[in-house]
Amino acid sequence: MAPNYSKFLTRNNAIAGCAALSASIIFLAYRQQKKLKVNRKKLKKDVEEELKYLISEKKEPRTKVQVDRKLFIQLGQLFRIVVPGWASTESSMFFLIAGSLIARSLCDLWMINHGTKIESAIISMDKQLFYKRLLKFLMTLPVIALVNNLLKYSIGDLKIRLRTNLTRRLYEDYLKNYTYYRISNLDNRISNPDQLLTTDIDKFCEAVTDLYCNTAKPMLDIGIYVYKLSTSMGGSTPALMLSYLFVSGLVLTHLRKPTARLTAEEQKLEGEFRHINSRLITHSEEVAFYNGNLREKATLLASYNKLKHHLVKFLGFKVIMGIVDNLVAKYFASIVGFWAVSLPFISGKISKGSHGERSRLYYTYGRMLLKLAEAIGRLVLAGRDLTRLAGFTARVTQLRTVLSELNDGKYQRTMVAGAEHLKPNGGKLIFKNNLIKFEKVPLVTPNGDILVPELTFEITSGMNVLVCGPNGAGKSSLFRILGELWPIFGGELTKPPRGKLFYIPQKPYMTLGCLRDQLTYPHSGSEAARRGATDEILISHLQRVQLGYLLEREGGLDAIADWLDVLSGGEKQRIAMARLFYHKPQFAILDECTSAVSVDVEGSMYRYCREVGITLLTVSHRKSLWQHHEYVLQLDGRGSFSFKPIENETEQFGS
Ligand SMILES: Nc1ncnc2c1ncn2[C@@H]1O[C@H](COP(=O)(O)OP(=O)(O)OP(=O)(O)O)[C@@H](O)[C@H]1O
Repeated sequence: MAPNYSKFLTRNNAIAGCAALSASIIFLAYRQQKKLKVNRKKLKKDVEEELKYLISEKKEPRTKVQVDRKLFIQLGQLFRIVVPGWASTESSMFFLIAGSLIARSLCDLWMINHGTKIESAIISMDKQLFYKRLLKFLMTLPVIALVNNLLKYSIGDLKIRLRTNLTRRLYEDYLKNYTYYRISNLDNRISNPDQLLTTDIDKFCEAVTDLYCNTAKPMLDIGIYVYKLSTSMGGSTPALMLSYLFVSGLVLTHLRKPTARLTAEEQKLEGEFRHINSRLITHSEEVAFYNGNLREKATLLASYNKLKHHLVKFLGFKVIMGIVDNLVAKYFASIVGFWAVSLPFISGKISKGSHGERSRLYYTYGRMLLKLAEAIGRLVLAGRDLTRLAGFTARVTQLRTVLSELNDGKYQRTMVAGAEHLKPNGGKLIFKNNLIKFEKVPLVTPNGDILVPELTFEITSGMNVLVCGPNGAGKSSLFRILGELWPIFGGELTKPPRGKLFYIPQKPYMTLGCLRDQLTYPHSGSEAARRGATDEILISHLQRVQLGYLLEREGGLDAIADWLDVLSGGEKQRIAMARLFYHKPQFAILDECTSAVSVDVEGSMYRYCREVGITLLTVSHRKSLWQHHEYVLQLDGRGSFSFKPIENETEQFGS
């Protein structure tokens, strides 16, 4: 007999079953969710680990960035750059803005007054008066629009002028004495000078103009109302308001302290993110050949996440500060305003007169006091702009300091252990034509790593020298010292002035411009013409390096192209040789710069250099080049060196 289940199918049991089923579904869903959460957490942790690996997380000492005496000193220094003097156009623009702000206040007042008059004409049903007032309103509107936009124009123009002055001054320092090289190759205080020179300068100038506009008008209002109120009501009521301004200003400035540091940090992270983006653009070909898309995406996102994390933290801080700002600068200021208005009434100072008279007095003084409270609130809020400005001021000042120290030959860098005693620029530099002489000059990297303790040799014009040695022995470092890019840590170096020594790297630089500019770089086409380089001479140099076909292919010396992309590696090297023929220096350093050029072309280039008297210092692993040199400087990579004439048996050294 079949079991009878119907007795279990009661309503209660059905409910209990459904409940149990739902509970198990919820439990399973919860477990799944938890598992997902754990997985997500693990993934996040893995990504964070990866980020640490991709972007070095050096703990930097926290620099103090806040509104204090130091800020005002720094601002004063920057101000002397952006506003050259009282009689300058920049200071006139400051006055023009002040004038426009006053004019705008008057326009606002007129609009309110006239609007009320139009309304009263409507209420009193006076058609004639209504049309008359409306017409007057219409005719005045263009003036108001003009005033509003004059203010906008003067603010915008001032910002551009400030930025121009600051940019010009910083570029003067940045492009003096190879500072642009040293800032990223010797010093390690600033990692993104590009961000500082573009965005930070712009934001600094914007913060200056914002601060000026947001303080000038409230200060003007405060001056007017304090004067009016103290002449009519006595000094105690405005004094109360001013005390509130002072105390609330102090409290808010203290609470806002982190803003300056957070702003500076934000700019730094923006710079880092931008730098990683431009790295990918610069090396896109190499990355594409490696198919490194995923890896580069991880690096980019890592940098972005770091920035995002900071932005979210900063946003939270801004919101909390916004609440405090609203309370202190808006609402509490109005409460203090009401209290100040009430004082002369409640204390009985104004008890004479009818109710109507007291009402009139209240409206006159009360409104003024509330306006004063509003202006005080706005001034207190402008403190926010000041803390933001503190962040940008700190960044721009740091850039100025680093640039000026680098120009003086000082740099800051983590030195290798035991190198702390080494003094950059401890050696002596002497300029003399047709001679390169190292006398006990140590070969030291910028972080104090000693490659050769003492180098001594002498090269005179006409003595071609081959420089050999294993990888990392210091061949390029020797030229960096010779080219004055790296400091001399000791001894005495005699060399021709910088312009008479030419350096050609393995990947020569191509400038923006036409083909002629490539041949005469860093001279411009017109400068080259002034120096007597006719097109015929330049074309003969091109033909000497067997690049005559470029004239046909690209459309002559005036053809403009992105030469870094258009030319092959060997073509770039040959352009660099033609450039050397144009400049005809006393000495030329060729750092593996003919590696992509065929041996026969290379031979004719060397012969031409000898013909025109260019003495060559060559780094090369090619045996074919030995015949063009008389001496060999051999670095062994373990700190020793030898300098001797090339003889047949010298070949056994190889490189
Ligand atoms: N800017 C720098 N800061 C610190 N150390 C550096 C710097 N540039 C190079 N070095 C180090 O100095 C050493 C010598 O480098 P250098 O470029 O002079 O070698 P090289 O002899 O030209 O080698 P290669 O044949 O590989 O080109 C290397 O160990 C290198 O890591």
